[in-house]
Parts: sequence; C-alpha cells; structure tokens
Amino acid sequence: MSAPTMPAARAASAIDRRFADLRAANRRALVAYVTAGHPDPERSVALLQGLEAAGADVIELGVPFSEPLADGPVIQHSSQVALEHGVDLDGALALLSRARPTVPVVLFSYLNPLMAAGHGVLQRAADAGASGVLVTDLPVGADPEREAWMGGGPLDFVRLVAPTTPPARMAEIARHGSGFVYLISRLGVTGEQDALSATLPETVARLRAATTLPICVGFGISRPDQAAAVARIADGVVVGSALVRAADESVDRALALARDLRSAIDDA
Ligand SMILES: O=P(O)(O)OC[C@@H](O)[C@@H](O)c1c[nH]c2ccccc12
Repeated sequence: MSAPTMPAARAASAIDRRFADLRAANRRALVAYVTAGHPDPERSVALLQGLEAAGADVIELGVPFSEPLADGPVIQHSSQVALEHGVDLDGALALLSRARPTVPVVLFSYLNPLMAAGHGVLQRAADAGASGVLVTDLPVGADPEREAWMGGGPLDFVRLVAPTTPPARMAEIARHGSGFVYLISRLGVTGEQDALSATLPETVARLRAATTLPICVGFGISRPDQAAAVARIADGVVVGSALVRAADESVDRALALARDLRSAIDDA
C-alpha cells in the first residue's frame, strides 16, 4: 500500500520559493546540515544565525536522537553532545525559534522523537520557523498513516532516494514528497569521503527523469571541489559532517567552510 500523493494545489512554500529564486538566478543551493544544540546551545544559535550570511540557502536542523543509526561518527557524536546539553526535539524547536534564520529550515529527525512529541509537533515546528520535515527512517510506503500525517501538515515533506532506488520507485518517492528530493550519493552512513561515487551523474539523470522537484545530493560531500562537482549536476549540495566537525572547533570555522563551499558552488 502506498501513501496518498501530495495535494496538487499546495501553495508555494518557503522552500519552493527559494529554489524558484535560485533557478531564476541560475544558481545551485548550499544545503547546510547542523545538529541542534551542538556544540552547545549558545553556539548552535550563533551557527544558525550565521549560516545564511555565509551562503547557505537551506538549513537542515538535526534533532538529537540517542540511536542515530543512519549517521556516521561525526554526527552521532554531535547528537550525543547536544543530548548532554539537554537538547531534544523541544530544545531544538526552542533554539530554532530563538535563532529565527531567514533561510528555510528543514527539521531532520528520526521518527521516534516526532512520535513521542505527538500530533501537534508539526504545527509547533512550523511556529518555531521550520518549513519542512525529513524523517530519516520513514521510507515511502512503510507507514501510510504516519506518512499522511507528515505530508498533510504545514511542512514540506522531504523524501530520500538512494543510489539503488529503481526508476519507477524514484518517481513514486518524489510524488509523495515536496520541497525537494534528497538523493543519498552512496550507500552507508553520513560522513566525509575522499571521492564522490563515479555513478552519481547517472543516478542524478535517472532521478531528473522521474521528477520535477529540485534534486539535492548529500552524503560524503565535504570539500569545495566536491561541492562544485555536485553543483554541476544537481540543484543543491548538502554538507553535514564536514560542517559539524568544523563546528566542533568553532562557529567561525564552520562559517568559513560554508563560505568556501558557497563560492565553489557559484564558480562551478
Ligand atoms: O554528513 P554528510 O556525509 O555530509 O551527509 C549529509 C548528512 O549528514 C545530513 O543530510 C544527514 C544527517 N543525518 C542524516 C540521516 C539520514 C540522511 C541524511 C542525514
């Protein structure tokens, strides 16, 4: 059984508008992942506020979770640190509403914290300033009722496609999402890699044929040259672990990396 398709008449969201503006300017998005509450709540707010000026077009705000199974060591550690600072889903929303970044924010969460928070959580997230939600462990068709909940609320529902996803399934996934489609560049967990997957351009082309949504690629992109290579084939470049690792040193380090990624993407 598959989940209901997104309503066709959905009004343009902040994410839609951002990608439309980028397309009109022939630019690609820098999508910056940070973990809420990492390296500590104060610096997390500073990071959220600084990322736009540093060139981020969309922020993925990770909700700290005790079993982050899709995440590699850098993001796992950041999640642990944030939890030690007492930042959970409610804490993440509180930090977001304090920071109020003007770029669209996608709340990145495992299903469990959202379930535990109950039905009003999507509206609370929207009130705190989120424009979208991505649930890392809720694939299309897995749980139509919960998917209808996620997709039927005030937030864009961003879905994940893997390099192994067959073309027909890519189209189905995209139909059940909104905002953009997140293409995982390779199998495995999050984390920096020396080389991009050689088959990435073909995978992006296949996804392109399956959807009109913007395509953002993440997993293993950490350096400006890698970001530039992805910017030549996709609509957006997601960088997580490299920014989180830089934030372990300082907020300035992370913002400097964001600026370097931005200029590489613009020059691509
Ligand atoms: O860390 P990387 O390799 O740069 O990849 C981005 C990734 O961290 C971010 O989008 C993300 C964080 N946690 C996730 C869980 C599933 C999918 C994606 C993610």
